[in-house]
Parts: sequence; C-alpha cells; structure tokens
Amino acid sequence: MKLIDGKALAAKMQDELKNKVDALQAAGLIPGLAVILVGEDPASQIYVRNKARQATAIGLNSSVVRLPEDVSEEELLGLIEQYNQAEQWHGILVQLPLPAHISEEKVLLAIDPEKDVDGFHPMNMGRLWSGNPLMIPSTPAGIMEMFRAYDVDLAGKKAVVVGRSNIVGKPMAQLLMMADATVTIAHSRTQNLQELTKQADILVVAIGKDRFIKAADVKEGAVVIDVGMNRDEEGKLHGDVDFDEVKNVAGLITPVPGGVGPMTITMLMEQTVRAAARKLD
Ligand SMILES: Nc1nc2c(c(=O)[nH]1)N[C@@H](CN(C=O)c1ccc(C(=O)N[C@@H](CCC(=O)O)C(=O)O)cc1)CN2
Ligand SMILES: [Mg+2]
Repeated sequence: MKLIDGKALAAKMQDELKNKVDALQAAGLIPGLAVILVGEDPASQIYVRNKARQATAIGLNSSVVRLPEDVSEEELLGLIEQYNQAEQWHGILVQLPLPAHISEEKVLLAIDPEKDVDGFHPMNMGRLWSGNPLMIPSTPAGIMEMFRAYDVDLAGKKAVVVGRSNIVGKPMAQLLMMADATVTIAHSRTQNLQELTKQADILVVAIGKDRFIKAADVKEGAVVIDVGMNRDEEGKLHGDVDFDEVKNVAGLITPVPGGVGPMTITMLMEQTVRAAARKLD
C-alpha cells in the first residue's frame, strides 16, 4: 500500500500558485476571492477561515463576509449581486450548507458563472457535463490532481463513485469519464453495492457514512479515494473508508484527514487564479 499525501501535494501546488500570482501581480492584476458565510456552523467557520488564510498566503486579495443565521434570502442575493458587479473580485463563493430558510438553488443561480469558483452554478455544471468546463468543483478537481501526481492511469479502467451529490459524486463521475475511465455511480439505494465496489480499479467514496467501506469491499491493488469526513463521539475524524482495514488491500489510498480535504481548498485557489488570469486574455 502507498499513501496519497494530499497535504504535501496541496503545499506543493500552493508554491506553484504563488509564482503564478506573482506573475499576474507584475502584470497589474491581483486575483480576488470573496467568501460569504451565513450562520455559525463551527465546521463552516473553520473552512472559511482556512480559505481566507490560504488566499492571503498565496498573495490573493480576500474578503470574508459573515452574515447572521437569520439573514434574509433577499439580503444575501443583494450582496452576491454587489460582488458580481465589482471588478476586483474574480471569485465568489457562498459556503455550504445554508440555513433552511434560504434556497441554495436560488443562491447558486445568483452567482455570476464567470466568478463561480466552486463550479456549482447550473451553467458550470452543464458545461462540465457537456465536456467544455469553465469552473470545476474543487473536491473532484483535487482528486484528479492526485491521480496525475501519482501517475494513476485512468483510461479504460473501471471506476466506481459511491455518492451522487452535486458537489462531489456527479462532477467526479464526469471528470473520470472525460479521462476515459468506465464509470459507475452508486449511492445509498444501490443494491449489491459490494459486487460493484469489488470490481473497481478506482474507488471514490463520498457518502458520509463512517468507515463504511471495508477490506472485503475492495479489489486487491485498487486506488481508493476517501472523501468522507465523519466525527466520532470523541471528536476524532474518520473517512467513509475503514482505513486500517482497507490499507492492506488497496494499492494507493488517501488518509482522512490529510487526503482529499487539503486539496479542496488549494484547488479553489487555483480556480480563482485562473478566473483572474482570464481577464488578461
Ligand atoms: N461552498 C462550498 N461549500 C462546501 C464545500 C465547497 O467546496 N464549497 N466543501 C465542503 C467543505 N469544505 C470546503 O468548503 C472543506 C472541507 C474539509 C476540508 C479539509 O481540509 N479537511 C481536513 C480535515 C479538517 C478537520 O479536521 O475538520 C482533511 O480532510 O484533512 C477542506 C474544505 C462543504 N461545503
Ligand atoms: Mg468542495
């Protein structure tokens, strides 16, 4: 078994990004990332803080707006419109999840697709599925970078994606398909899941079930990517994959923490730098 070190890969990419940002700065352009957080969700607060911190560290301008839990949908939409209009912000994102009284669909639709660095706007989802992506959701984009960095050959391989969310499962499946893998999307209602996962050369798991995938579910030598983040009673973080078991079967495997998570934020930075750089084209 070999470990895929997301933390180290993310750090390396941040260094490369810093150089790109320096070059843009020399051309008179400072990429800007605007992050909007609604409410007090503790995990979201940490992710947003880390996004702002990483943005600053690689030389971006960053803005964080924290809105109260009971902010109206109208007020949030108004703020997004202000950022859409402001030239110095090349990337805009609204941290998810949102409080129940706000429509996620309306909010994602309100973000200018050219600034939608999360890639969640239906226009960007549609562009990805039509094979002509503009913005790619950062978690699956980070996983594709891991495949590249670790020389994982995807063409013709059997890939199984467990999970069908808009932010991970669906875009992941499409990116794998674009890389010529043969892709199956499984989910919580899939029957005989083990039959499918056991055949996978590439197994990506994003279902939010603590240590759900066991050694018996995995093919010998498979590449196993764990997107899960589940906290136990003691506050310890576990993936959707039972790492201690599966590491003995997998050829390559991501840990949790330190695998997919760190790549997610760095890929967001990359999308922001790219969105800014397009202004020079
Ligand atoms: N607007 C968005 N909302 C959400 C996204 C997103 O991409 N855009 N993804 C997740 C949360 N997320 C980023 O926003 C995110 C989650 C986890 C990590 C990460 O680095 N995890 C660490 C462990 C951290 C811990 O100890 O809690 C790891 O896996 O090593 C980064 C980003 C949902 N919302
Ligand atoms: Mg993400």
